[in-house]
Amino acid sequence: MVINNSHEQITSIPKAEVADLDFYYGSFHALKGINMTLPEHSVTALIGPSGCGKTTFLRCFNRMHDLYPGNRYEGSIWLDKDTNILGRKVDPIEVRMRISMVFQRPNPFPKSIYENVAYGLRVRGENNRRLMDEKIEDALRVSALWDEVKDRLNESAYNLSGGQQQRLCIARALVADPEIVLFDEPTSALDPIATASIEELMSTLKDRVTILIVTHSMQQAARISDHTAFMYLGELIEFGRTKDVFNKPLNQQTEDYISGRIG
Ligand SMILES: Nc1ncnc2c1ncn2[C@@H]1O[C@H](COP(=O)(O)OP(=O)(O)OP(=O)(O)O)[C@@H](O)[C@H]1O
Repeated sequence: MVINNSHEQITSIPKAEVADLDFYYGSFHALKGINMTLPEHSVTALIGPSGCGKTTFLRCFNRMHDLYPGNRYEGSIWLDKDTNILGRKVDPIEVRMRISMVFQRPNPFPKSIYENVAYGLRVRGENNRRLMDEKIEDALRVSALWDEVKDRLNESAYNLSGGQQQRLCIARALVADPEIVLFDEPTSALDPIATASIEELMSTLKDRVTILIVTHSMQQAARISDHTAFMYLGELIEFGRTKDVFNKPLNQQTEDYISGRIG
């Protein structure tokens, strides 16, 4: 297929560059020849119909697929132009320290609010209490949760509402200063008010990190993202500034998806 995905040049510095990426689940070819840059300090949304490969693509960025046998990557994802995070010599655990992830459903551990966030530091061998307190407060503030939990840090995380739990998971993902945070439909299990507060967070978070988010909601992509990538049947069909992709799509398939004709 000839793919015309060359919208006006994106001028931001690339945080990551995906080059000729293919991915296979056993013999199933799930991602096909993907080339894309992830602009630094911005929100990039991955959209496309169910099964097109959005989650598969997202999971390549923190080597989640390594956890299952039979999965295979080809091609590269360059971080800061110097490390191919798919390189055989690169330790996936190191990659996950630089690139963290927030999942569809809030998944706090059966621990206190404090210990949930502390986890991200403890796995890195940190146990200086003063430093941990500072970092945990900072992560909870950035995640817009501090005021709601500062007097109950030792309570179980399960006492929090769904939206608060998701903000706690965001704090856990942020506490160790990752460079990129991956979000896999982070609001799909939340009500509209909790969704709005997570969406609001995105615009402040991008000052600290680069964000890649899978969303089923085109409205959400339009509201929160700076750049949008449209995928279809394992291919990247179109990528550009969100306003360009939504207002003047270059491809018929993108236009059909955005206008609700496919999906
Ligand atoms: N573990 C797996 N083994 C084999 N095939 C898989 C596996 N996970 C996903 N797939 C297939 O890979 C393709 C892409 O799936 P993926 O979950 O990435 O799509 P998606 O765009 O995120 O879909 P959705 O929007 O429904 O979540 C689909 O055809 C899916 O059936």
